[in-house]
Amino acid sequence: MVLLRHISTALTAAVAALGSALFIALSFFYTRRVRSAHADYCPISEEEEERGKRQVLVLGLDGAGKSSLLQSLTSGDWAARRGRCRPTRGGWCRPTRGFNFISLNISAVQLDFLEVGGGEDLRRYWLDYLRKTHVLVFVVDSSDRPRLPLAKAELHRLLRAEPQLPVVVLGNKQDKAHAVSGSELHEALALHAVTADRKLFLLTSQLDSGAVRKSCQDLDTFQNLLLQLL
Ligand SMILES: Nc1nc2c(ncn2[C@@H]2O[C@H](COP(=O)(O)OP(=O)(O)OP(=O)(O)O)[C@@H](O)[C@H]2O)c(=O)[nH]1
Ligand SMILES: [Mg+2]
Repeated sequence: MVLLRHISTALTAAVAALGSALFIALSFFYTRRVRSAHADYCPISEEEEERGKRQVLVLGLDGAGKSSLLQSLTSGDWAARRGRCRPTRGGWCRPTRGFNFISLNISAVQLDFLEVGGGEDLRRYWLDYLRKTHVLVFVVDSSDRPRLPLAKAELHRLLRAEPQLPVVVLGNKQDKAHAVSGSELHEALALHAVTADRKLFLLTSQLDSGAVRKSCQDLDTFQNLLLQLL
């Protein structure tokens, strides 16, 4: 049993490392690194900014609905109305063992959505992705009351790391019994403690794959907000 657990931990770490390595390789391919005398590099190149490329980082605890959000953005009427999209990985409804990436072209802006899995072993890598990001979307399972304190701790860890980064908190699974309301979520996540100079918004949603149509309005609001923040 102990041996099996060790093997499982090693495999999980290997998959996480592989996911990170793949993302770094992908980033290297798509961005031009600008090295300074101190071998530091500019994470978002001016060239990218000018081309209207913006990165939206999607984080949140495992099972919160991050993949469902990406899937909703690339599904059905909403995507058809809003623009061309190209998912690069399958397996939306399984826990994400590395990352998922989609790209939407909307009004001359390329929105690159990157989800990094929310499992405990993957959260330690979250901070590595913040520097390349224009907006952070933090998805919370509003019905997972026992883990709201953990969601709060993880969110505030990210906020401390990037004091200026605009943030959209998405209180998902509003359709579920016992889901907390937007105002309860505001309290539970201590959003009142966030300083006024940060752009921070709280939206609620239900992104269950069976409810894509119902969530169109949520997604419209979400997308319009992102475009304003970028
Ligand atoms: N009832 C309900 N279920 C949802 C909703 N959004 C997502 N789900 C379900 O919640 C489960 C987890 O959703 P995912 O999108 O895979 O969660 P995730 O945040 O990507 O999780 P990780 O990849 O493990 O970090 C799936 O079975 C979804 O169908 C929602 O709004 N309502
Ligand atoms: Mg996922």
